[in-house]
Amino acid sequence: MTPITIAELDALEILDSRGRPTVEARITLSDGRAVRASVPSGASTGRHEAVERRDGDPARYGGRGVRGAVAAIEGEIAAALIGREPEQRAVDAVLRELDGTQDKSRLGANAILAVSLATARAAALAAGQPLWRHLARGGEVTLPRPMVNILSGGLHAGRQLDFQDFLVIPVAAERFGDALEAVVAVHAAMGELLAERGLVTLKADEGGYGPALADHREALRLLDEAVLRAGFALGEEVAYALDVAATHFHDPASGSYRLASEGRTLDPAELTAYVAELADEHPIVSVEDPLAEDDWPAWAGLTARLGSRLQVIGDDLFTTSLDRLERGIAERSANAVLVKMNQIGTISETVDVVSRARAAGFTTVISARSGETEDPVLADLAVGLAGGQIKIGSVTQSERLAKYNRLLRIERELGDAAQLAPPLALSRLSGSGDFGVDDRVGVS
Ligand SMILES: C=C(OP(=O)(O)O)C(=O)O
Ligand SMILES: [Mg+2]
Repeated sequence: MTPITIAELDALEILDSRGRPTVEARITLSDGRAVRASVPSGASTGRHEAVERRDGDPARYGGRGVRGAVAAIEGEIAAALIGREPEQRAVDAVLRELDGTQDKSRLGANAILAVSLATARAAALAAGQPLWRHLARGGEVTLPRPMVNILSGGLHAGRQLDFQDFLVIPVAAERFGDALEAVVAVHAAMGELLAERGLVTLKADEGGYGPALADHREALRLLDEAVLRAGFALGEEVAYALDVAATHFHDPASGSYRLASEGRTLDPAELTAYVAELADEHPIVSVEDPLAEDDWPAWAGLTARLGSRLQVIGDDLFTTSLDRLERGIAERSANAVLVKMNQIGTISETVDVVSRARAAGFTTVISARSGETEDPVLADLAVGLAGGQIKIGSVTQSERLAKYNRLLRIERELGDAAQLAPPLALSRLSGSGDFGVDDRVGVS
């Protein structure tokens, strides 16, 4: 049988959920069938992320155009890939070598990831499988437990609060659909509460509410009220996660953290103590980026103190980079990793990070970006890699719903075999080496 190969590769400048340009790639296979994939873009980006290629021409989209990335796909990248089979590891290796930089800045991480994702879809299509099944490579699949933004601050909500996300985790739900229903109820209850109090009900970038509140404690008190109003037991049925996104209020010169919304400045130990107090007062089970991206010693201190009771997630800290994750494992800086494909730029490297995290006993949270497209690929990735948790944003915007609704469809497709990943077993966190490596790391 003649192998199915990549016959054409083209790309388009499309818009993301913030109305900013992003990259869509299309692969046409030798049998005439075609697939598309598009890439998201962050706002609270980490310094160590792979670099998006933006045109910098102020006359177009304020310098944010991606025509250069599109041209790279249709030129150099197409020349290197046409005629090849859509084999993930091989294609990703070609992309990395062709780019030749550490941070993928020459061709652009946006160009590279769009092609890497389209390759995964092309391979799944050629194999006659849904993408999630193709990514699983015969391994276990689970529906991810959602971690969903209800209140937003930081760079996603005009810095009304310093902390970026106040999220809920439906811990009692046994089906993905039930988990989502619980989240929708809490989101609606929060909307009612804010309206009753005359607070702004406008939504932030990821669909969480972005009201002006006195401080972080007020946000958590509101969350308690919304959860109770929606009819759930605090902690037993709905627990919380915070994305502190501390890099974005950290002053590298003094090493301190400026909580503008509370009018005070904390050192790393004080910020750690503050997070611990909040977790004593509310059912918080997970905290992301509680410290800044290069504050390594403080991370190790926080994880030693809180890692047995909280999932401590590195987002800006790890930037989905195997090298940074290795350091975090060695120094026990965290016990979980946020996985964002565009922080590293290819599916293969993303899969390697998930695999390494699992082998080290770290949990994983598969995450969208604050600027998203309607591409549901994240849902397939989370199911296919059995990622355990997913963080997409809230439940009222189509770029987020594309993923949630895809997960609902996958749950139905799996029927009785559908399994929602269990809630965090905090006693298993911060252990090491007890999850083993599975063979899905060889995604092809
Ligand atoms: C999703 C996030 O935000 P962004 O995409 O803006 O980096 C995050 O910080 O986890
Ligand atoms: Mg984050």
